[in-house]
Amino acid sequence: MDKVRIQEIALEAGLSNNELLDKAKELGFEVKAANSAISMDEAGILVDYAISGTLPKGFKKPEEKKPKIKVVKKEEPKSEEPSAEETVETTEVKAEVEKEQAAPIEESKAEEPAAEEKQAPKKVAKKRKGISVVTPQEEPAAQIRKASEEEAPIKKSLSRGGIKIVRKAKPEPVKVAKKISLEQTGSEPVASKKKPKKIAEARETGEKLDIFNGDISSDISSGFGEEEVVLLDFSDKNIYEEMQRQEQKRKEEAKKRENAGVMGGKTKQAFRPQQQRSLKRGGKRKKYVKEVSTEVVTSVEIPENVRVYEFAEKVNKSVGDVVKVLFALGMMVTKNDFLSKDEIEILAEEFEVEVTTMNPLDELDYVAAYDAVEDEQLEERPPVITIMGHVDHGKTSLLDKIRSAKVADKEAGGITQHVGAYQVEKDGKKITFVDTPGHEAFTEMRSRGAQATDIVIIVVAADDGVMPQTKEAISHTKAADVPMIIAVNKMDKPAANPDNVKAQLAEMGITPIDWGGEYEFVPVSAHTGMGIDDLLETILLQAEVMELEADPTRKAKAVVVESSLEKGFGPVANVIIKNGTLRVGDNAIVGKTFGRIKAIKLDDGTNVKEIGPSTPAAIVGLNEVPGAGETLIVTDSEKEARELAEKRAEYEREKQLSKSTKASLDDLSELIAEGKLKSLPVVIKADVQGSLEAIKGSLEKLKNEEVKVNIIHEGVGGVTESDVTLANASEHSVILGFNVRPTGAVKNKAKELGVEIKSYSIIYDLIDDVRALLGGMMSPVISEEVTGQAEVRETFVVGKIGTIAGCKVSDGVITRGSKARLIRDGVVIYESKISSLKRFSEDAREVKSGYECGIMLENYNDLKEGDVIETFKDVEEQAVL
Ligand SMILES: Nc1nc2c(ncn2[C@@H]2O[C@H](COP(=O)(O)OP(=O)(O)OP(=O)(O)O)[C@@H](O)[C@H]2O)c(=O)[nH]1
Repeated sequence: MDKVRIQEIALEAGLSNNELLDKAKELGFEVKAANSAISMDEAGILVDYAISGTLPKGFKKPEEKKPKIKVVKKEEPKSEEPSAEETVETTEVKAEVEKEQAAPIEESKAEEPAAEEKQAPKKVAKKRKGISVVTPQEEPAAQIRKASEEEAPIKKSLSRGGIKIVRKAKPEPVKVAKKISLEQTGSEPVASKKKPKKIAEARETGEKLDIFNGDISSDISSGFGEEEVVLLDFSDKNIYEEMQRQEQKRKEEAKKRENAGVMGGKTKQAFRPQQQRSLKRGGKRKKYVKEVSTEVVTSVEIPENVRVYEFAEKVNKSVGDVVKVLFALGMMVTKNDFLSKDEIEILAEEFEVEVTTMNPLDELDYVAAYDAVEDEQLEERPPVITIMGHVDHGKTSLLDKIRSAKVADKEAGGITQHVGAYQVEKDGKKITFVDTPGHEAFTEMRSRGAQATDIVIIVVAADDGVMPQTKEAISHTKAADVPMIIAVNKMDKPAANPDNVKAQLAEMGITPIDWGGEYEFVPVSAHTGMGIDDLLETILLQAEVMELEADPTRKAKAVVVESSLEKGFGPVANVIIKNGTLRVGDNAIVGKTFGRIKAIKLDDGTNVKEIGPSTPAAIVGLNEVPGAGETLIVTDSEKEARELAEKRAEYEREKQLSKSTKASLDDLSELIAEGKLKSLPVVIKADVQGSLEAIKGSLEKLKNEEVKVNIIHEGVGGVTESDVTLANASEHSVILGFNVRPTGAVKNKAKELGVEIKSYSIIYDLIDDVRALLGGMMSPVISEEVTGQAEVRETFVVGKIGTIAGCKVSDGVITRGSKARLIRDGVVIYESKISSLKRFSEDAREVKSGYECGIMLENYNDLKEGDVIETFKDVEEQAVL
């Protein structure tokens, strides 16, 4: 994988295979045909030579072929001191070495060789198994190094101590940008998920990465000061194919232009014999060339979501030009892909065009259009209240008390699962209550609730005080910039301590009015009804201050707080009117759905013909179940609503499509990582939209770098046969049902296909189960356990065998074959394993603490008195999320 074929280099460098082959032969590289492979270093030198005719200083074209390099080891000339100062400059490790490095010893201890070399410079390195060493005199590449060294600036960098192994990044199937760290030898992660630094930087700066046109040869051969070198991984099939396509296209365009005499014929042809031939052959070809306007565009106005080809047209460039620029930065796009903001910025800079973006959604933003029209007949409207607070602090009970209806009793686990909205009257004035549940799984819903809300009631149980979700609720309220009233509940309880609640909240900056702050604290009891009137009065007072108004003469604008699919009714949306009046027969749009309002049902079950501002109601007539939190606007006609909804749906679909087809190279490498990453495909079915959103939100958060939930389908309603079929199509997937249960036929099908349907009535149970499932799928965490330590008392060098360390086991047990590290002065200098363990002259399987023994370390002989040999083993533990 460290090698690259001539044809691949030719493609990248934009040269012909033969041309490059000739150059490679001139340089004495071992190549026969276009598919011959050379090393990345050689590739760098070759491209440089082929393009600019330059060679790295000191490089001499060899007269005869030299043997293949295994390892190039170069020592600081004349620095004979056998001390740690001795410097070994560069080691080029080839495939065999890499293979060897796959062994635990070398892989886990990237820095080890350096330390080892410091201690036992030349001899040890030469003895290392599997690495053959070629001295500088025997090896041309080494000559390059030597000659380079003579160059003052390079010499400076070279003469720094330490060994620097140039190791190619380990082969990664699709990862394109290889990162070769010259400094941190071998410490490269096996499958680095990090974005290649240079590409990431280039993205940020908009700087184009010049892969081969730049002086890459010098980067590789002498750029020891460089942190890393980023190269294209030609081994990736997709990229290779993409490059081939682009190259093919480029060639065709070039040919067309040449045929039409657009390009400077002779020089070009003389320079590129291949093209000359194709020109001869191409005699019959059409002389037609697409007229390319030469007009230079300096400023354009484009939609925010523009496709590659649209952008190209706007800036008067070819699609290929646009693709190329992004490709060079590691972003792979096709002509139909949408460009991101960053990409547009990069392109604008590259093409020196001033780009102004406009949002096409502006045209589709029906809410903004509604808001742009001024209200003319403003009237006071009821406040919309959301109750939030910690679990079990009494939200539902309070709302029940206010409405004098019991809801909490009916719910599974006593937990409120849905978002409901109701209206009550106090002193002839109406107040609308949105009931939002109080657990973090509903955070999303809660924040949506806050958006539709004028005032938030934070319920705090007087006997329990401020709890985590109280704080969360406060944060959400603050973020939404909504005023809040604190209801100190459960005042009937003997343990009630309202002052404690006040103190705790005051600490958070929520100071009660009677303590000189600005927050109303109302002591209440949902059980006895104590303080409820006060609470309602406080709400009305606050509303008055806020001067909440709406224009009932306008067409309606409403917020969807919950939606569901109901038997006999179809999609039902629970809405609260924000402005205007909603009437039966109105046409409306809600996000991507639309419809004609067939019925309006109030919270007490009555059907009405129309409802005004702040009124909650269930509406029937939409074509699909709208999303919770979306805004409904009444349109002039059904056609208008339909067209708008369809356009919005199409827009979103395209964006989604673009998202799924478009992948930058970085994304690709991440995708690979995610390919390794095990994911749990799930189908989620829930009774109402609100719960679905909450489950989705929570499941999406349940991931780490390794495991994630992949929602393959989601929907409101029961589990269907088609859900089962879908789940069956994805390996290891499950169907998660919330408040839905499979019916007979579905159950049978699931049984037949072996698809698991898990039903829940409490969201937390569902989430906990998934968390457990994911935990089981995660690779075990491998940690280390030290098994023993032995001190080296003396050493014996035994002929060809090597050095035996006479040790005393100071701790634990030393076992033959176990992993071991050599510690000198507290520093780990080598990692290997116990290759031989003897008690007196006998082989021993293990030696316990307090006993003496002879130890040999595999591939390591520079053992010294006072060293400590530590043995260890890897322990696997099941990871938890
Ligand atoms: N003594 C007393 N108990 C109360 C009061 N308010 C609520 N409770 C009890 O506290 C428990 C939780 O009340 P809920 O109304 O379900 O609390 P919640 O905040 O809606 O709970 P979730 O919906 O689970 O978030 C129930 O057992 C109630 O009976 C009160 O004022 N006094």
